[in-house]
Amino acid sequence: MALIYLLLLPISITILVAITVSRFLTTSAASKHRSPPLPPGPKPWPIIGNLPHLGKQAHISLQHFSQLYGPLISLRLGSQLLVVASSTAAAAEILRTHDRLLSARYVSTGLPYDMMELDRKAIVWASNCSNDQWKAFRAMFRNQIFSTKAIESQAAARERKAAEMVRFLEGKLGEELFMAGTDTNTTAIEWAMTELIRNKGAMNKLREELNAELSSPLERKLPLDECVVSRLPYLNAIVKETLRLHPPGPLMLPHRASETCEVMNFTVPEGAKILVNVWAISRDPTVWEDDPTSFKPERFIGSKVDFRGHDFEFLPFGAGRRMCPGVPLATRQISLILAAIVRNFDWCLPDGKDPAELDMNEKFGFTLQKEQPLLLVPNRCSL
Ligand code: HEM
Repeated sequence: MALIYLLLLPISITILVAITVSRFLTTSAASKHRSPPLPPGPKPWPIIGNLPHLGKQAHISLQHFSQLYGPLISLRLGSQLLVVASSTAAAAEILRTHDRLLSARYVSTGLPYDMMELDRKAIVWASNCSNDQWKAFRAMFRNQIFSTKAIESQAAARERKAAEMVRFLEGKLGEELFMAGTDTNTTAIEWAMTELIRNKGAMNKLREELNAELSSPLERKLPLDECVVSRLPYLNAIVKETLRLHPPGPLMLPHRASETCEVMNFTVPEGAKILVNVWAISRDPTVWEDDPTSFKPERFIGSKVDFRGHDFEFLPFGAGRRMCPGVPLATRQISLILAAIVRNFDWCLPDGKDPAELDMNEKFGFTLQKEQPLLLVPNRCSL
């Protein structure tokens, strides 16, 4: 009997050791392959998910949730998973580090278009950005439509249009005019004028700059020179500050994860819809330390921060491969129109209304418009 024990003991010890080692190997392999959790976020309701949490001002609700749960959060919109980045670091992870996997476009199935057609014909909604069609579109924008040469060759046409607008406004002196629009450029101009009316100091400084550079008696008779306008430092700072406080696309356009990937130690699963809360990032007090919610164009004077997609604290046009290709056109148009309307007219609110009482509420939609459209009266310029 004792002999049998002696014989079996080493065998049972070997089996025990083998079981322990194999368990250890299995658990460590499992923990190695266990994916990190989804980003945190508010608890979803059954079926509808977090839809009721978003409210009418989704950019503000999402900012609020990022303050509670962190810079990368996730929510459920019905069955769709939504991941939102709300800090400079989270935006850089999405738009730079994981740009290749997170730059497909999320296209809502509710759009009243044939998806296949949309994919082939509209670059904005091209669901995939690794195919030749999308690359060809981008190359056409870069090398032809928005190349420096093309943009400069169309300058005269834009200058003529700006001069036509000034003549039109001269016929409307003293009348109340709506300064509203729904596209990205007009939205930016409406917010810039709103801020300039409220900030007399900035308006005067801009007028001084325009007078110094462009208002000799001869120049006043000529259309504005777009090239000169696009180099005016204070005007440039005003355009940047407007796009910082009032980015026309507050959540950019929705991206989609074409593959599962790990971002900031969280899993972003394939198919997730991804937003970057540009609005929240450009008001983040840890980045914009000097009174982030106030209109202060001076913060951009002497600063290298730009909207070309390298500074992740300031992303009105996005960054990475899906970044807006229209930047050169948009910035020239906005600067030219602002320069034309400020150089040629004194603007005031109707009925002697106090600019401090201007309604600054936003209306969240495809672009972030003023809830109450801006009403202004053009007067003959006193300078
Ligand atoms: C103030 C004016 C504008 C702003 C703030 C703006 C902003 C943006 C933003 C945030 C995106 C999405 C980027 C992304 O998905 O990562 C975008 C995409 C785009 N923008 Fe703009 N944009 C402006 C003007 C323009 C203009 C004037 C044009 C052309 C005439 C234009 C053409 C496009 C196109 C084609 C895309 C889609 C690019 C793609 O999906 O590959 N944008 N824009």
